Amino acid sequence: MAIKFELLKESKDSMARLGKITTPHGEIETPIFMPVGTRGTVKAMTPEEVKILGAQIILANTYHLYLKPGHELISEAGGLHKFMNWDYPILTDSGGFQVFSLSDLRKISEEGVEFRSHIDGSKHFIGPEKSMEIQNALGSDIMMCFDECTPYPSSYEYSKQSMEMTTRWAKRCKEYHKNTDKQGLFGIVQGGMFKDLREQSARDLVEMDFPGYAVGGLSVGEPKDLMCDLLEFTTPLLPKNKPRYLMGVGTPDYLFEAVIRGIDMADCVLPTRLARNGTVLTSRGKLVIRNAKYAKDFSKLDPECDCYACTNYSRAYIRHLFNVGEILGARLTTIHNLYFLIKLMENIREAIKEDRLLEYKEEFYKKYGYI
Ligand SMILES: CNc1nc2c(CC[C@H]3O[C@@H](OC)[C@H](O)[C@@H]3OC)c3nc(N)[nH]c(=O)c3cc2[nH]1
Ligand SMILES: [Zn+2]
Repeated sequence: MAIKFELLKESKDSMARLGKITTPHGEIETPIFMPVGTRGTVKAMTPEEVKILGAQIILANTYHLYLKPGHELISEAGGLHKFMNWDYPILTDSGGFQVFSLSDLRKISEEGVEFRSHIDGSKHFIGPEKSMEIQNALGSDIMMCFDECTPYPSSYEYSKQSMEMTTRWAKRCKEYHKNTDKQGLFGIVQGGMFKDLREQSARDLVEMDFPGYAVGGLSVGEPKDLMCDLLEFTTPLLPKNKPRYLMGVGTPDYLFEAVIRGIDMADCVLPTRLARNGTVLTSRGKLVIRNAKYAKDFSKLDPECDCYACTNYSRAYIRHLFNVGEILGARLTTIHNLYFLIKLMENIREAIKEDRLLEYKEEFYKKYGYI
């Protein structure tokens, strides 16, 4: 069964839209924030907790799962859904980004990338076909084409040849996928920070007719206004009736800016990574729970939140847990941070429905301290 996208509403005062994605493991309302479960787990959470928090789809990572425990083992276990006991949609990245950001001694060629594992230094190769083989073995509902996330900054020449190789790799991924019953392969637009290259990449990928498209090569350290400008230029080049996924974006302000520019899906390790370090996202900005000022603060993490952590525990208690290194501390801040972003996207969907997204953004920014 293929990936289907229904465009339910388009905003009048921005490119924001409401949609619904149908996958073999269920439906996803967009715009959506997708929690990251890189190694087959959303860190510190059980799948039941992730579901109760309102997550509709989670991400996993081809590079990590290929290295450990190996995609063949997961395939023998019945696929990733079964292995990790998550019976809802899963999206897997293609491994390209992690090869470049995690491993060293990489050699890139037309065939693919040779690299050494960041775990034990063993030599490996992943190319378009290998990435498809791994993702098929994992059985994810949405798979990403094998691409090169062009580093930032890169010259025009490097960005051009990198984008053109990503396009050739996309063709090979599409080719490989043809012989499988899976239909959830998304193309990834590259082109660095250059509009003409972004346009070329988008046109070539749309020509290949994917069920969805990601905007890659962003959230790689470029200035926010540059990302917004490139996004504003790129999303209109993508088909209206297909989902658009901005990779690696997840702080509240970026989520608003992405949705307003026509993005339907976003992912980020930030909320869970920040949570484990004791940084809490609240309606009034970030809060570092270890701070001494919370020692006797018996109020909840976020006055406006009704999550399990905010309902049952105080800042003082959670600070105590972090101070003595108790695991429950990271679990409670993770529950809260995930709920905060999932709830934010729910509120954004409501605001689009009621044609008041820009007002909601202003209101949120003022309280959060962005303005
Ligand atoms: C953080 N900024 C950022 N992340 C990015 C990722 C990883 C997301 C993936 O990596 C993990 O999070 C780091 C998540 O697991 C996610 O999985 C889909 C990208 N992946 C690919 N294939 N191509 C890109 O151009 C790309 C750009 C990114 N920019
Ligand atoms: Zn909360």
